[in-house]
Amino acid sequence: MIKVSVVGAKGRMGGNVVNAVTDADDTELALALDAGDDLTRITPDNTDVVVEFTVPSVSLDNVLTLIGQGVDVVVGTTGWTDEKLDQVRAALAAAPRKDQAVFIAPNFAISAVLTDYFAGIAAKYFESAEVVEMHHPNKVDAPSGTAIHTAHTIAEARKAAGLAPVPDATETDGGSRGQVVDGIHVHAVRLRGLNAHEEVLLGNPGEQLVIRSDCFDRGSFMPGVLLAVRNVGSHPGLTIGLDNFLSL
Ligand SMILES: NC(=O)C1=CN([C@@H]2O[C@H](COP(=O)(O)OP(=O)(O)OC[C@H]3O[C@@H](n4cnc5c(N)ncnc54)[C@H](O)[C@@H]3O)[C@@H](O)[C@H]2O)C=CC1
Ligand SMILES: O=C(O)C1=N[C@H](C(=O)O)C[C@H](O)C1
Repeated sequence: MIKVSVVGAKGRMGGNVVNAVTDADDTELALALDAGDDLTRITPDNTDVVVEFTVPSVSLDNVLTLIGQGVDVVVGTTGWTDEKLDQVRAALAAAPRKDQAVFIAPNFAISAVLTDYFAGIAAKYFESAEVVEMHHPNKVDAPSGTAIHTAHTIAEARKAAGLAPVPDATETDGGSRGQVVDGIHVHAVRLRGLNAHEEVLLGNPGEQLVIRSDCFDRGSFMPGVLLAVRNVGSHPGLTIGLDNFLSL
């Protein structure tokens, strides 16, 4: 059995992870912690893998503490920058165990992972590309971590193919053209009734390709979380993206 502790256990995602870990045949719940709890209660004696779903402002500190505790960590929280990732790599280099692992996924849902993957394949064939993400109004960050990741995926594919910047003759913009991430416009919608959705729009003269993921329920993330829990230990160091554990 894999002993799993959950940090952010009282949250929307953390609560689902507690149930998924309890229900799966090969995992068991160790500790379920949330804001105000002492993370140093988590040790290799009681925990093999920690799943961290909290808020972007605290996630780095939590991950650094957990690395120091000598356990592997699966992270779903958003807000990761290159600078923060470098801090994780440095902490892993000085970790108590040589083969310690941290896995971060912008999105654990297969539909979202494939949307990102297909966007990377399609991007070089299209002159225009934009990303629209749509979420529940309780989400604290915008644009979504997934949309930022997808924008980078598209941008890298365009650069590799030697494409020019996306065409855009906008002269006045009060913010309606979205946030530009790596040259790609990203738009964020917050709407009651939605959960987590992303559309990649790719355009050429006379045609459009739309790639869309709809996660109607947080259960959609749980198979990916469990896949990461099962695989993190065999990938020492920092790994980013569920595609690393899928045969794409
Ligand atoms: N990678 C993925 O597939 C997904 C990622 N997310 C991301 O996961 C994060 C959490 O999302 P939700 O569960 O919807 O948020 P939420 O607000 O429902 O839950 C966050 C939880 O973290 C707790 N928390 C805050 N500070 C803490 C601390 N210092 N230590 C421990 N716990 C602390 C809060 O009390 C709360 O229970 C967000 O960044 C969200 O974007 C959400 C869905 C899927
Ligand atoms: O906050 C959410 O709900 C989600 N957050 C992640 C993100 O920001 O990409 C993943 C998913 O979109 C749900």
